[in-house]
Amino acid sequence: MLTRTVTIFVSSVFDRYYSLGSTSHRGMDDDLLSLVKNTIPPLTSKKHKGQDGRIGIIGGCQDYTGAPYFAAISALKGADLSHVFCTKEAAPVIKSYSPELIVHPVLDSPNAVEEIEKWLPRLHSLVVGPGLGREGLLLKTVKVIEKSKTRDIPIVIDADGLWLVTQQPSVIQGYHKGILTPNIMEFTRLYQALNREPMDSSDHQHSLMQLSVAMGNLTVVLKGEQDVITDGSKVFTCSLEGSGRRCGGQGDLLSGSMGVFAHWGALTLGPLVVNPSVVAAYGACSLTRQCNSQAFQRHGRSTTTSDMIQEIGSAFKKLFES
Ligand SMILES: NC(=O)C1=CN([C@@H]2O[C@H](COP(=O)(O)OP(=O)(O)OC[C@H]3O[C@@H](n4cnc5c(N)ncnc54)[C@H](O)[C@@H]3O)[C@@H](O)[C@H]2O)[C@@H](O)CC1
Ligand SMILES: Nc1ncnc2c1ncn2[C@@H]1O[C@H](COP(=O)(O)OP(=O)(O)OP(=O)(O)O)[C@@H](O)[C@H]1O
Ligand SMILES: [Mg+2]
Repeated sequence: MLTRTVTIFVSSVFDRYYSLGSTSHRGMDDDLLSLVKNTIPPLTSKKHKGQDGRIGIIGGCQDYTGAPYFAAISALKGADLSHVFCTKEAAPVIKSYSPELIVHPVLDSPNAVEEIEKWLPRLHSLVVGPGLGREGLLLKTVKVIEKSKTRDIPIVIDADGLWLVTQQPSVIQGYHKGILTPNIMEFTRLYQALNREPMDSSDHQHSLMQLSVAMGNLTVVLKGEQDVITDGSKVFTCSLEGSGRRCGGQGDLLSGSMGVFAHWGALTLGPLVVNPSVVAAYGACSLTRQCNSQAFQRHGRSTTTSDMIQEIGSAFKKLFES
């Protein structure tokens, strides 16, 4: 019943948007926020652990242990379980950050793909790339992504996962539940890998549409002063007030929370009416920017991603539960 209600609601929202060409930004923001709200599963005593989401993060190496932690704990603040698949060296470090995370030290083991594949039936979505690093593990990650696509689960690819996509676009090209979340550097590298002519840096929206279409209408989020979101058919922007603070790790909070919204959206939104990945992207961008704004009000220039993660609860409440 819920799916049917949401579908009717969604089609009316998007009919209005598409019929008007591009409604006012404010109107579209409100509509998209309403769509996000409609994907959030109610908390009831009738559910069991895991039912509201089991998210897998692929990443974590000697150099980077913070990024997978930021992504995994951000996911856990919405879902029920958060798994990190990282290298043996990174595992004790990430485990030491939080007992809430389930950390698998398998990424650099000889049978890494089989080790991760065992868990795929129990995961609702994947976030590939935070702290993955750019050596050695990438080939295994390709195989994990291939196996995950056969399970038809949402796959968010960020950070060094995007480095992998730049090398081998076919790994995710055309996968309708794939979402790429590049910053401007990663976007420029991706664009150049997919397009022969140089990117027109004066028109990012057009270049973003081109990239999405070249990637088989994948949902792509170009993070920046405004987050620009497209699946190649329409462009949406999230310009919720953040702050001028650009500490490292904010993109990891975004990708982790996106893994949860992508699972929730895939459950409730029919693909024919609106792309659940676009709605999920809008939800995660809004949440990240709201966390940044709230943390900056408290901590100013000293704001860190850890401060932002502490704001997830109240930011979520303000955006989606009020
Ligand atoms: N604490 C941690 O463990 C963190 C690890 N991280 C990981 O570090 C790895 C590399 O990520 P990076 O974002 O550094 O790599 P990128 O290749 O995206 O960026 C390289 C450098 O480009 C510069 N840059 C970024 N955005 C820019 C912009 N808009 N304009 C101009 N220059 C810009 C920054 O100095 C950045 O270090 C990833 O695996 C990522 O997940 C980062 O997420 C940050 C936090
Ligand atoms: N100039 C800006 N003004 C406001 N918000 C911004 C700006 N640039 C990025 N953001 C926001 O910061 C968040 C992270 O974007 P960023 O470009 O830092 O990602 P990233 O480089 O992948 O981060 P990470 O350090 O985790 O890798 C996004 O929510 C984005 O909306
Ligand atoms: Mg990043």
